[in-house]
Amino acid sequence: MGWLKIGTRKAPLLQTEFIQDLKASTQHIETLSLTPRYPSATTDTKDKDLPFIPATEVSQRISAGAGGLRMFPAPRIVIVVDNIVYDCTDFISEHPGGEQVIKSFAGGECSWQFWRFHGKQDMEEFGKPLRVGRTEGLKNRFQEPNRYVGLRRWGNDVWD
Ligand code: HEM
Repeated sequence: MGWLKIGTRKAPLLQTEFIQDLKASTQHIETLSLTPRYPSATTDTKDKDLPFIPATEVSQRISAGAGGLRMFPAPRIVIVVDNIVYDCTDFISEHPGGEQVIKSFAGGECSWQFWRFHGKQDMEEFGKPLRVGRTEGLKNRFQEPNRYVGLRRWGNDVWD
């Protein structure tokens, strides 16, 4: 039997060598799962130059890890406002409106809800650094109620 070469098999590795081997591979996995697939763009990047992220990927919360390895999922808390994708994962703990409200829109379109509570200045100052891409085709799960209260416009009239 040619495949069975008695005496050619190497001696088993010492146990310490196995342990070192395991450590190295664990570190590797952690690095992969912590790396966001779409990193934040610099604030001088124009919206049109942001990478395009398909709507399906946004709604799955960009669940693939670095390099698209789906066995290392790293879901991000992303929301979409006016077709721009914001990664709020590291921001939610500082969000003045609380974590829960952003989490409830994770992977979804929430433009009108966003503009009900924020002005352009909030977006420029706090939203812009969170941009990771642009997308198209995501629909808001909720219909926007009437924006007028009596004769007064409600919301962003400061800058409109
Ligand atoms: C890009 C993501 C977001 C950023 C950068 C952001 C930023 C901010 C900032 C800066 C404030 C303080 C505003 C102020 O004090 O004048 C705020 C408050 C608030 N935000 Fe957001 N926000 C984001 C997403 C959202 C979303 C998706 C909602 C859901 C509707 C939301 C709801 C609120 C609420 C309810 C408040 C409190 C408003 C108040 O106390 O008057 N935010 N946010």
